Amino acid sequence: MSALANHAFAKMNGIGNEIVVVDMRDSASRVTPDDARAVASANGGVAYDQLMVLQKPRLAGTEAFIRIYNNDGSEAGACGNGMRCVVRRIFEKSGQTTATFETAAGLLNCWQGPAPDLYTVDMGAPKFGWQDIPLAEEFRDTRYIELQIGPIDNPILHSPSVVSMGNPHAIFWVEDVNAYDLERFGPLLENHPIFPERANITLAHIVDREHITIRTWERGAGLTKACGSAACATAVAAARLKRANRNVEIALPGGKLGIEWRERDDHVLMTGTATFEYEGNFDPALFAPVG
Ligand SMILES: N[C@@H](CCC[C@H](N)C(=O)O)C(=O)O
Repeated sequence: MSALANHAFAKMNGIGNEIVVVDMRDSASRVTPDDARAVASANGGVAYDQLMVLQKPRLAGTEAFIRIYNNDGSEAGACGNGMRCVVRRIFEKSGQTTATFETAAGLLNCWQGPAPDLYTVDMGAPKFGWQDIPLAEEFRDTRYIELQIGPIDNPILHSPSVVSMGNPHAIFWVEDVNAYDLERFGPLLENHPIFPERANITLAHIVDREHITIRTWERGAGLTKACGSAACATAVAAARLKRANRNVEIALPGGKLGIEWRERDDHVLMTGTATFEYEGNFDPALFAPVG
């Protein structure tokens, strides 16, 4: 039986990004991809984009090691919106206002502020090298790469910027983010052979040097109302192209995020709200073997 059977969870969202938080710091068990898919089951499960599982800290000075699961059971190195939900949950229980967490992508410093309902996550430094993203072949300049879909002489989407924010992102620059069938093109691009670990696919429109609008098809989760790491990746990619400032507001279908690409240490700070919806315990029937 899964370690998640009867376990407590909190259903939250980060500006519409559907998040489930599970605190397993008292257990040595590991959530399997099957467990993660079972939680998302349409039959009595909890619909989510990411499942944030807190495990015992591995490093002194950190609150937890966090495993991040997409609803297809795959694991991700980063989830900005999920981190704000974890931070709110932990801070409300402990009274803390700052904390450091570890994920597969490294250490994340988090704090409450600059207003009481806002949480900021230091998402670390972006990576631009083709092997870091990763891409399947060498591109010396990842501000734009050769990739397109649609007719060769009249592509529908082309020349994305690519960035790793602890997870792979491709950003296609467009005039209207709602003018494309992202549910159709998202899966094709997510699974394109140029991305050996798949990729999160974002459509981005630069409104002015301080405002960008995006929509994202998430690797392993599909169309979401918000993707925090995509907002960070977009802000950084726009600044790299000298088309935006290092401090921008990103509008997503579910709400807004403030993103600052800090000059002094190259780190990306993401600020936004986190919303608690309800809590419960997982129904053990979700994890019962089939047949
Ligand atoms: N929703 C997230 C990103 C989740 C991970 C992503 N689907 C991946 O597999 O890389 C966010 O807010 O950053």
